[in-house]
Amino acid sequence: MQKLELKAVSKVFGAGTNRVQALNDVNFEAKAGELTLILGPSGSGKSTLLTILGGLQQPSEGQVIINGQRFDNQHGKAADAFRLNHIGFVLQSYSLVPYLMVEEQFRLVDKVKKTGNLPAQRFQEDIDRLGIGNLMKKYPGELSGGQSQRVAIARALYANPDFVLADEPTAALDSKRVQEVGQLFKDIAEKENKAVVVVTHDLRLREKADRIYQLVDGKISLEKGTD
Ligand SMILES: Nc1ncnc2c1ncn2[C@@H]1O[C@H](COP(=O)(O)OP(=O)(O)OP(=O)(O)O)[C@@H](O)[C@H]1O
Repeated sequence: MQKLELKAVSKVFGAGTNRVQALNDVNFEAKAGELTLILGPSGSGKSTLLTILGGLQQPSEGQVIINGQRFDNQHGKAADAFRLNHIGFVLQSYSLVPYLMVEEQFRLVDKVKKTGNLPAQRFQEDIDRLGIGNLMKKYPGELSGGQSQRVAIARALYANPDFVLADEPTAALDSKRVQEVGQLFKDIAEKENKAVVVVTHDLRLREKADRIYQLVDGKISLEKGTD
């Protein structure tokens, strides 16, 4: 079973009077087949948790375990290849390439990750559900925040990752789109047996979640789901 775990993870930035403890002894798990939400106010440590989970930064203490194996102490090509092939990020910055049209953003994925991406017909379903079919010839600078967000989601899903890690993926969306994107994440988790982790302060996603954590001042508690 595909599983992401944090065991006793702490993260400290800075030292002395600049010291910030972003995460404090966090235990967490996200399993295939489930949509997991991490809710919490601004500054509570949500982005820090998500980036540590995906290996984009290291914990100060504790372990990141993916499918039963330590991941936080892996570096270099093996860790990069694992991320590329198994983890899909939707980051707050959207990270779309400014000089590529939307359709070229997906072709770029083909260049970087040559195999295992979604077949065209299956990807078209995501494009339709995200309502971005009419944006293919546009550049990121011509997109609204919500459109950019939906393209970034599509790009992450196109690579067909086992783990989808999304940071505030609905922040720029209206209520109808929030429901649609929430349902898409839920379907991807449940029907395609992926572990989908969404960090958010958008309470509108709650009803879709199988598992909910609350993060407050770097401390986590499980609100819905079982240990
Ligand atoms: N690279 C960094 N250097 C120093 N402090 C940092 C760094 N990254 C995060 N922090 C601090 O850690 C704490 C948690 O930040 P984080 O971005 O994880 O919170 P968040 O819950 O995602 O917030 P938001 O919802 O506003 O994005 C904050 O006090 C933040 O200022």
